[in-house]
Amino acid sequence: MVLRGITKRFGDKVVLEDLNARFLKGQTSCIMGPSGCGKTTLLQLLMGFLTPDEGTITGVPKKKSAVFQEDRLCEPFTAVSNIKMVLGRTADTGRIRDHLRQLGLEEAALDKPVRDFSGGMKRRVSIARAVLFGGEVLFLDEPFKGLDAATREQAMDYVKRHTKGSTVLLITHDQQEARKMGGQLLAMAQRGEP
Ligand SMILES: Nc1ncnc2c1ncn2[C@@H]1O[C@H](COP(=O)(O)OP(=O)(O)OP(=O)(O)O)[C@@H](O)[C@H]1O
Repeated sequence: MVLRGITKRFGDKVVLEDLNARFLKGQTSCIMGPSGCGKTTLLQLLMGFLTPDEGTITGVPKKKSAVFQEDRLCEPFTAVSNIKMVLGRTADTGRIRDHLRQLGLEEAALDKPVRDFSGGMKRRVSIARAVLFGGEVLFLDEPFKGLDAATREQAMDYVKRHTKGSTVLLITHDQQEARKMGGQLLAMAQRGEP
């Protein structure tokens, strides 16, 4: 995926200016930078939810998976049902349950509505949903935020294990997380900073 000369404004506010970047196919790229520098905006441009004011974006695969900053789950539905909403009704229930267990969710929780889940449990359902959807590219916007240290390790291992050979873009504020996920690093600065 290649971005050339990307400028994005919201009204008078210029968020990205003449940004050039290349994300290598089949590799993980970590995007870091201060709050408000435009990381989520960059992901939304790549996902096609926003259009640039100037510049071009090429090479974005059609089939995309994403973990957004919000979980975007249907609260009255179970974890398994939430994932089936994306994969289709005929998706392999056993495989979905297995993935949720790999993320440390208890068997007994899987058939409860996600409104009864903790924030960390919801996070893991949205991570499993994105991984199971199996996009050619996986966009992850601070997916491990709010997880305790052990669960975070488990979730990072899970993502690494299931995305070998896929293109992954991860936004994170955590250096350790970026080191563990590996790949290339895109360090973004606030506009006006070097
Ligand atoms: N739809 C929008 N309309 C107006 N301004 C917006 C919109 N989306 C983002 N912005 C502004 O653009 C700037 C960049 O936002 P963005 O969410 O991309 O930053 P970020 O680097 O992802 O921040 P964080 O690390 O806090 O998530 C912010 O000042 C934000 O207020």
